[in-house]
Amino acid sequence: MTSGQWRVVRAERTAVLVVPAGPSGDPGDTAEAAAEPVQAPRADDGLADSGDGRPEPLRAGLARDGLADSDEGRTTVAVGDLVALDPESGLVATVLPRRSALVRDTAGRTSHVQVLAANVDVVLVVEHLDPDPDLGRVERLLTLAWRSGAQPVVVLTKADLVPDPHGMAQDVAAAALAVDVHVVSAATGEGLEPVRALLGPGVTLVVVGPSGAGKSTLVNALAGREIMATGERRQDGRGRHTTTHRELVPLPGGAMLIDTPGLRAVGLVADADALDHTFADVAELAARCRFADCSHTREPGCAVLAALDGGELDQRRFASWRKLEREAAYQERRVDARLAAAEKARWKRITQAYHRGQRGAGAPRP
Ligand SMILES: Nc1nc2c(ncn2[C@@H]2O[C@H](COP(=O)(O)OP(=O)(O)OP(=O)(O)O)[C@@H](O)[C@H]2O)c(=O)[nH]1
Ligand SMILES: [Zn+2]
Repeated sequence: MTSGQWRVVRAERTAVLVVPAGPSGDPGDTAEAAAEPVQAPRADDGLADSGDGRPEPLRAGLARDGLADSDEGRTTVAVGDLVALDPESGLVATVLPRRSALVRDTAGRTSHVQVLAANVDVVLVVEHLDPDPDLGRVERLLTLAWRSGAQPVVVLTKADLVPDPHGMAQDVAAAALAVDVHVVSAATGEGLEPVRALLGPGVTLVVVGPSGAGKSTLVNALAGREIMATGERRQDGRGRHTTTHRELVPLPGGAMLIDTPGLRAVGLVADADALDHTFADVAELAARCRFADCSHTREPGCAVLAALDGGELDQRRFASWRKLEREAAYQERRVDARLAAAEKARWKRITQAYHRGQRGAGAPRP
């Protein structure tokens, strides 16, 4: 460690502690704590070399509370973060502002978001063509991606297993507005080039999608080597549940992949702004309803109902939007409740401090 000089490096890996699944049984509920050490690449530009000429990672400790300073107060270091190391202690001192962040709303009464991956450019939403793609799931994952601030791209896998992959892709594209949809087969190599073209130098991507969609197979095909264990190899059947860390993996060409077990089983809670992105068509219709607070159930002058009647908006898409919208509203109320509780606690502390001061001084303060 060169002393006396601040260095900015990228958090390449944060050790996480995995505990047994929560009451819901969802492995995404596992409590994960960023524990020492955080590893970061040694390069001063904060970027890891691609390929095998990788520099030895630099290990940097965290402060006792496991957090670092940021614009938004003390925060957990996430994979992909740019962090400044304190020249004196060598500890991670500051997390630089994130240009994007993939977040998950953690379960439980304390409704906090957890950053799964920071400074991501591209979110590859991977869905299989066989069995049939689940459009609702694609919409959900696109919402997660839009919320992060990164660009989503849909990749439909297993094209070799269906007779008309491109016809199916059209249906998916109708549910993925303003998003490129690629059709690939890892088995034949079909369609991989346009996906590979996304992986420019310095581009950070994450891959999301259901188990068995072919995420690992796709990434390995892109990388030209095995960097993610695929379903076939994971004989113990425990796979992602036993992954104990998140990693930034260099790909050929200088792109980086963030692989996190949390992303594979992500419990996304929708977010209102991101929903307007995913469902721009529905949002546009809703803006034309006669009443600003239209519930699109029976109001006169409802543009959404009219579009459903006229067949311009399909029932499936409307139902999918409705479901995610309810989730977003519920989540918003939880966040509000948490903020209200925090505010109440703050005032309680202030009042208590005031009373203590009064007892001490014997007279009220101004
Ligand atoms: N025929 C065919 N099979 C594929 C293709 N892509 C993946 N598979 C197979 O699908 C299975 C699941 O692939 P994985 O890459 O492990 O899926 P995954 O999305 O990483 O799954 P998790 O790690 O559980 O999240 C494996 O048996 C792959 O060989 C493809 O393009 N064509
Ligand atoms: Zn309406």
